[in-house]
Amino acid sequence: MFTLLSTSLAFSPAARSAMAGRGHAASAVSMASDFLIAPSILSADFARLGDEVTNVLASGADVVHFDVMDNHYVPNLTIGPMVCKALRKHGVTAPIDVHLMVSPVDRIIGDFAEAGASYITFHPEATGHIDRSLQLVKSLGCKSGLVFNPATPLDCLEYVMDKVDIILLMSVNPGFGGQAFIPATLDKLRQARALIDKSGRDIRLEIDGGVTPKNIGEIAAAGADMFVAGSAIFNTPDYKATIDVMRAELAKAK
Ligand SMILES: O=C(CO)[C@H](O)[C@H](O)COP(=O)(O)O
Repeated sequence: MFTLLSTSLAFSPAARSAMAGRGHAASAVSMASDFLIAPSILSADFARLGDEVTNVLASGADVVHFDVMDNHYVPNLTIGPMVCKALRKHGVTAPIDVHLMVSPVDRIIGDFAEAGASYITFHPEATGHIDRSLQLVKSLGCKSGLVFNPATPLDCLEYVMDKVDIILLMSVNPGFGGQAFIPATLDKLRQARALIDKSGRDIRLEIDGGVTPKNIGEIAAAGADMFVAGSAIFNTPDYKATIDVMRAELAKAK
């Protein structure tokens, strides 16, 4: 039988040691049904990243959204496992939600698990073997998920619903912060919410791209329960004030 362990031999030492039981991140993730606000550090000041993350968490954020871009799957280049590890070393204990915009995905998953990722999500078209990659994430003790671009159908979910802990819908084309929310995503959220309800599983429905205090209520009403916001938070002078407004809008949408 072609086991996950045998495939692991192709991975880095960090991946293999994580596979041997050192993955630690999932314990930090609560799958409660409350709304989660996940600032995307793509829009943070990278020169002061540790302080930016500490500040936004102290301002009421729940999760750190960590955008990984490879200048191959998307036309931009950002940060990798070393930065994730540095945030943990800086004292960040909140869940870190690693969104892989890289291809291929398997060889970097172990390094992120080792670095302290809590969630690891990837795009189905970025891996040759969706089911295997999901299993790999889970075997390392992290919550696993799939990310769907605005024009990517949700079809493959049918076959892996039992292996996803989170579904992330992109409401912009991935690669850059500060883009406008694509309205067709609202219908897609409703579609994803119906699939989750049908599955009976505790699966997060995350939205990413163009989320603002103005549209967050409508997005929640369409079914999202985890909200990535980069520019809407980091481009404001008072993170707490912005997050408070978002929470107030979410409370109205309940
Ligand atoms: O994944 C992303 C881009 O690929 C970002 O997380 C997303 O765009 C968030 O930024 P903003 O809230 O400014 O739209």
